[in-house]
Amino acid sequence: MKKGEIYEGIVEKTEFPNKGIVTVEDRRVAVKNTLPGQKIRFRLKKVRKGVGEGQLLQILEPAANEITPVCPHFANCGGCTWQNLSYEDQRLLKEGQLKELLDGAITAPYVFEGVKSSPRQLEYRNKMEFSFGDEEKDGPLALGMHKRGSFYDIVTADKCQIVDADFRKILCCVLEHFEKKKLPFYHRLRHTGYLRHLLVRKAANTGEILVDLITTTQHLREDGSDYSALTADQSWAEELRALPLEGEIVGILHTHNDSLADVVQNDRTELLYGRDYFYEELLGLRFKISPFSFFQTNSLGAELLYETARSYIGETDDRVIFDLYSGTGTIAQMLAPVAKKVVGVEIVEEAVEAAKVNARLNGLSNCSFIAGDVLKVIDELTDKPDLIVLDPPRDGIHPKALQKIIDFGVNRIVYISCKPTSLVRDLEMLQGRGYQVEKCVGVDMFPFTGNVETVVLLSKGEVDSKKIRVEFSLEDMDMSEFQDGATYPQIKEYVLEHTGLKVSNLYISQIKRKCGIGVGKNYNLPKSEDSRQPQCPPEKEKAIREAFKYFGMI
Ligand SMILES: C[S@@+](CC[C@H](N)C(=O)[O-])C[C@H]1O[C@@H](n2cnc3c(N)ncnc32)[C@H](O)[C@@H]1O
Repeated sequence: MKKGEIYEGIVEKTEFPNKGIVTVEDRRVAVKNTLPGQKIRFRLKKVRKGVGEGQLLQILEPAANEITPVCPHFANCGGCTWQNLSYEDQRLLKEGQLKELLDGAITAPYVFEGVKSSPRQLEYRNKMEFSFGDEEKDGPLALGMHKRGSFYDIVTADKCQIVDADFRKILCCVLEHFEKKKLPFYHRLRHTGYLRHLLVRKAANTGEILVDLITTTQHLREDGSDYSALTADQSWAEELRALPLEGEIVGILHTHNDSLADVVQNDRTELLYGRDYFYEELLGLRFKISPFSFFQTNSLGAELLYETARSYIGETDDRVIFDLYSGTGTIAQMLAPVAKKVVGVEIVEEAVEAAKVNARLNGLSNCSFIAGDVLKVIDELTDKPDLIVLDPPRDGIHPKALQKIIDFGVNRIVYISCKPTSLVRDLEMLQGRGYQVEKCVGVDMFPFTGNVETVVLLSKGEVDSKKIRVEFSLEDMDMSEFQDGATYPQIKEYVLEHTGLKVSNLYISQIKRKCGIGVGKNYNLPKSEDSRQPQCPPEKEKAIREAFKYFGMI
């Protein structure tokens, strides 16, 4: 096989995340956005020893079980991956992928309980971050999701099926308003323009809605004309309030964000109407949620997830439980009524404050929340846990933090994960240190996408963990995902995704040195004093620094 050449083949199976596997000339190639059974044409992008990488050019023949997509945007929109499969077929596909991955990582017999269906399969999302842009170069203003495979083009998601009618009405109202005003959208490469995102959050159980418009603070067009008079007019908020909705708008916000990264983040937020938080109710508890706090995006799915985790934890009476990576304290509060004490640890201070308020609201006096990085806070905890619940972010748990968690020596750990590949990496370490996987189950929180939540029950096996600790040392482990906060590929991916710029290892190492972040002594330094190396241009330096910030490296 040759890089750049075009090949044809039939997709045999899919693997996380969203990779179809094709065998051509005895070589396995992963091609994104394909389904088992499809005959495809692809270009070979990367030749690798194990699995190469191909870029889909055309679907020549559909899979036998393909259906007409439920959503009219599917052909163009990058939001969903599997609109062309029935829900049951999506669930089965996830189940197969998850089982294969777990079977490959779990070393002793365990029970795999399949993947539970999302209680709601359409209109399930309680949060959307719509982006402003245009559908094609110099086209009319668009508001919605990134076009499939495109960093710049946006598809107006006015008929999106994974959110409910209120989201669609809000989107159309805001788009219409700004189309009339002719305000420029923020251009991700040039870093000019005004309109960036529209964040909509709606609680499934209370119907409360929070809307946040995210813009830059720029007021000049590229031709030099001033549009500050237009941005001063906030009548879009009035128009939103007049909309006939099923739910109720309880807060309208305007966030100013001049950062290079293409993410919804908070530099300064103005409250234009109501309050800057909303309430959701899950399993009979009430939660106050602020615009930037983590909250599961599928409320009814979250109830199923937490009930599942609760059943995995088993007996909790008189036990002290640690809820690590606790967000707004949902799991801690679910467990508090049936435990002696629950301690939550969460890095986002705003979420910890909300968790404390939530615990008071729910009349719970036996849970406490601590703000900080689990890796550090864990050393300061005075309680000794009997049980631990782990619900880390997508990249999983820092090995050094996991080591400290294991050192507590509790009999049962429940690990909730939203990324199976980082889960299996952490399971390897847990098993190596004497834990045994008892059972696992998937919970589908994200219909129409390839993602799935997994709940795992681990118990302390017979192995003497002290002995094993001598044989495994952190130095022997693959720490690359965590060294200096992020790997080079992660930084590159982040920069590309958020700015459209491609950066080299050389540039990253140059900026690392500038920021005083450890780089191998001679890594990427010129071979001799007079050899000339290209220097990272300012625009790329800015983008790399944004990535360092995002990964907590500076
Ligand atoms: C998947 S969420 C789980 C939140 C919560 N359990 C829930 O279900 O709503 C992961 C949480 O971990 C937090 N987090 C990320 N890195 C962390 C760290 N190093 N230490 C503590 N919390 C962290 C995130 O802010 C986020 O709230």
